[in-house]
Amino acid sequence: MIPVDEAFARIMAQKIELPVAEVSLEEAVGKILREPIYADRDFPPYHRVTMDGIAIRYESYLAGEDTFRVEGMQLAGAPAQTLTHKDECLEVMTGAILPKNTDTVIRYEDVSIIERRGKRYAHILAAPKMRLQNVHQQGSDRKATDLLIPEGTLLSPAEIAVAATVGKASLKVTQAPRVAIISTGDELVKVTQTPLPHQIRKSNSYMLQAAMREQNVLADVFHLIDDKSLLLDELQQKFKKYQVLVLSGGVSKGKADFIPEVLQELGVEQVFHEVAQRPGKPFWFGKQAAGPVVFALPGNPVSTFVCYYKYIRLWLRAILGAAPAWNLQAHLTTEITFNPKLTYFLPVKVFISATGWRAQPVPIGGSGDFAGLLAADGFLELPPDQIKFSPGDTFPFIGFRS
Ligand SMILES: Nc1nc2c(c(=O)[nH]1)N[C@H]1C(S)=C(S)[C@@H](COP(=O)(O)OP(=O)(O)OC[C@H]3O[C@@H](n4cnc5c(N)ncnc54)[C@H](O)[C@@H]3O)O[C@H]1N2
Ligand code: MOO
Ligand SMILES: [Mg+2]
Repeated sequence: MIPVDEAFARIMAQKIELPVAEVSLEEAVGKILREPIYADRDFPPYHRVTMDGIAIRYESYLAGEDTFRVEGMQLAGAPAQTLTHKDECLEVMTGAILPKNTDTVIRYEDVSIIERRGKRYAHILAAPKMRLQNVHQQGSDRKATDLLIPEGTLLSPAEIAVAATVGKASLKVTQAPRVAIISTGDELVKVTQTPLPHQIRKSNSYMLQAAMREQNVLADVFHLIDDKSLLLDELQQKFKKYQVLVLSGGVSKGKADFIPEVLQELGVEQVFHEVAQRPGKPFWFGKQAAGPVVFALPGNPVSTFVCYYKYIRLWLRAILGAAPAWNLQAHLTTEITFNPKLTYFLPVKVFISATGWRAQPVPIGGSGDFAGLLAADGFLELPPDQIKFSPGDTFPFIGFRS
């Protein structure tokens, strides 16, 4: 049995190379960028009018002019017009390029438009405060050729918008690994079946698939019964096609718990078996020399859950090339006593308060009570070298709600 930190380090040390794929901008959110994105033009690319109103020369106003004849109108999307007389103005709309020979925009609310003998005049009601008022100046946000998004960024809608504006219709991203989720167990039936009294419906594979989908990893799902020779055959087949196997069940001490021996017989080298944690102690992890990385998770649903969020999620993030996830900490709200010398993943609900995140323990009936997780947001990781955990103490929080 090894400590949690050691298990984590051994998992993170397993590297697999993932190729780069080109995907359309529409498909890129949630993926990891594998090319730097530069500004193709200044941001904004022209002096952009930010208020609907009139554009004047500030100097004319300073020279005492307060009523400007309207020469014409500059709409957004039209090439820049030129103000021909310095004491006149052009009407301008938000998003338009600032007309030539003008440098200041006054909002419609701050002028009164007067019609006189077929001509329009703008009389200033509120003095412009400065030159370039209501103008988003060319290059004030970013300059052409500036690095906008570094390689390795996890693409959020903010990055998608910036990629669109620089004309990237497709992006280079990390190609997700080929992952198989394999549940095992004779007691498990399909979600569409009515279980007999001694059976239950499969849920771990759905949970794992859903969790991976949130990371943009689309896994294939299989189920195998507890038959050793069948497990040997079927798993060997999977080794050819998949880079990562995530198994659930069959890793403890039961007479039908064949997974560790089957994997070893198939040449998967055991990196560890059993981690000093609850839940999830029987966790088995290994790697086949030229084959897949294998996570064999304990079958109890809450154990499967904890092992995914504590280890697999972060490992997938790392191999995909993303920056490490934020390390969230939360204050325990009530006293907890836990005697075994194991890291305890305590289900909690979290709240934000003036002093930071607070974690309220959620009562749960052991590692089989996955309905108990419906009231939780994640787990507080309580270290193994302590028995009493006091209110206000801070511990790492591992969340499963995005
Ligand atoms: N003598 C001992 N027995 C057990 C120990 C131990 O140390 N000594 N450890 C216990 C712990 S802790 C856990 S966790 C479980 C792990 O069991 P396995 O990985 O062998 O898993 P199974 O026996 O196949 O199943 C356990 C439990 O989980 C349910 N299960 C399994 N797969 C699914 C699924 N896909 N969807 C929903 N539920 C699933 C299964 O029906 C069992 O109830 O071992 C303890 N025993
Ligand atoms: O460690 Mo087991 O994961 O309690 O159910
Ligand atoms: Mg078992």
